Amino acid sequence: MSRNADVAIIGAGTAGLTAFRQVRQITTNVVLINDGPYGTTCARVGCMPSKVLIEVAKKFARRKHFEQFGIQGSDYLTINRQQVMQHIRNLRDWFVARVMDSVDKIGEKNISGRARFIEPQVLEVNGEKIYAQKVVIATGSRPVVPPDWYSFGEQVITTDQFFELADLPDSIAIIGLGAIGSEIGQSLARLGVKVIGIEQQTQVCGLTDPAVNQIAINEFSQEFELWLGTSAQLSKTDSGQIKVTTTDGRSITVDKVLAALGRRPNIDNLGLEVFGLDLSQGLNQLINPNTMQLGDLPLFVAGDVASLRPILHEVADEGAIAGYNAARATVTAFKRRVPFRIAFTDPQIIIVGATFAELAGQNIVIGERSFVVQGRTKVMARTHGHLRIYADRHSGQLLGSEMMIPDGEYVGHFLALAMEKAMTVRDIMLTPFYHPTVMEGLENALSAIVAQLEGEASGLSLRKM
Ligand SMILES: Cc1cc2nc3c(=O)[nH]c(=O)nc-3n(C[C@H](O)[C@H](O)[C@H](O)COP(=O)(O)OP(=O)(O)OC[C@H]3O[C@@H](n4cnc5c(N)ncnc54)[C@H](O)[C@@H]3O)c2cc1C
Ligand SMILES: NC(=O)c1ccc[n+]([C@@H]2O[C@H](COP(=O)([O-])OP(=O)(O)OC[C@H]3O[C@@H](n4cnc5c(N)ncnc54)[C@H](O)[C@@H]3O)[C@@H](O)[C@H]2O)c1
Repeated sequence: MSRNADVAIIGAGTAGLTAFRQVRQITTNVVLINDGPYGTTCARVGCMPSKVLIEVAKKFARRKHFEQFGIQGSDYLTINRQQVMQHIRNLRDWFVARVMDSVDKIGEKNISGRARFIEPQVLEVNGEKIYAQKVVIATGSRPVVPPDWYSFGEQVITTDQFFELADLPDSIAIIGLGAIGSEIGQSLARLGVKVIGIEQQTQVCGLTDPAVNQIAINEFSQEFELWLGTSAQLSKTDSGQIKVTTTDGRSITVDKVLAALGRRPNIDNLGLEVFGLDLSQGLNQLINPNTMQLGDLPLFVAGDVASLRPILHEVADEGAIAGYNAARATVTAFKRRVPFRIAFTDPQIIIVGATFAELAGQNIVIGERSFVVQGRTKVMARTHGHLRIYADRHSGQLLGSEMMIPDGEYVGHFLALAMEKAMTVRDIMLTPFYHPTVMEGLENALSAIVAQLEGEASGLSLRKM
């Protein structure tokens, strides 16, 4: 059995489905091959169920402020953990069903099975050969789990299993405090789980600015125990619990461990060896991030498997670029968006544009603002957080920002657009800043930069007519 295709797409996640939509605009001779459960990582076990957990935990945590608002009786509020997990699954199912609507429309062009190259431009799926002019590899990633941790069975879980839990454990060690560990760790602590967060670095959530990182550590420490700069080993206790021992000599016994150590690309068993590629530096080193082409091969790589920017809007962009190029005779380069990451902790952690670390050695000015004493956060009883913005000292152009602030997602989007438009701090200050808003804190940080660039008597932030 065999068939020919102009384009074969491997993987029906967000990247693969976006690529499919692009290719379909040019040719109907396309196949989409997916192994394993449909519904995308984002909807099934990623962005969406984790955001539901965070939302519930955030709502429950607000009860601690009710008394000061004059809202009484918050001591009587309790959490039904099984119902929380069921609620997450109910919404998860709704998100997955929406994805499945678009998958179902693909019909016979959609093949369920594991794809593998047997020759360049020849894939094998379920014993069938597919001769493809071009191939988009969009096979995603999977959680990193040290091999010896599998022996702990269901006591060591990843986000692939977490949302299936019928109930929450009484105690959990979260190992790795990137976005996954920080978001889930804080949420579980808020739902009454005893959480210990362990991170081998001294930074959390990818923050590189020491001032903002310290704020994040302080915030998390108020809600759960943190062990930073150390990595963990696991062993079983006589009572069947897990003993977590760290390289700096500390130990704790917990019911479960969440491995949140990062994710690795799904490239094994794809048969990439038929191309004779040198993968020793990683597949991502061979991918052009503007065309998503792999070297000069008729192959395009998109999404988490590319390990370039493994977050959803970037994954979708990569799928669109890969699909666009795979369907055409010539390859077009596309400018990527301003880097932008949000961790949905509370307050949210945002990194937008160049990071503090990336700007090391450059001539920058920094504007900053604490949100501990700020009108809007005082009104909201959310007096937490810190914002730092970086601008070029010579041109005044905004270069980047790291922050942990309430409702930071909106500030982050606003700054991303300003950077996309290569705006200076002066340009940005021409926007109205409404009172009283969180955005006024940004205005203060921008003013601090203007004062450094132009002196304290820097005039009005209005254009002369
Ligand atoms: C817990 C968690 C929370 C997250 N939260 C956010 C968030 O809030 N915001 C955000 O922007 N990002 C978030 N992300 C990241 C985001 O979910 C991913 O970047 C995105 O879903 C990756 O999409 P993808 O298409 O690359 O991969 P996937 O959706 O994983 O799709 C890959 C598909 O390829 C299939 N496949 C693999 N190998 C083969 C093969 N050989 N043959 C055929 N098919 C194959 C897989 O089974 C899968 O169906 C989160 C991720 C996780 C895990
Ligand atoms: N809000 C969001 O956008 C969001 C939310 C969740 C996940 N994601 C994406 O999902 C992917 C995976 O997230 P993640 O948080 O697992 O990955 P990550 O790579 O961001 O973080 C993993 C962390 O684990 C630490 N670590 C690794 N090995 C360790 C060890 N042995 N002991 C202690 N610490 C160890 C690393 O230092 C790192 O800080 C990322 O690409 C992330 O962007 C995004």
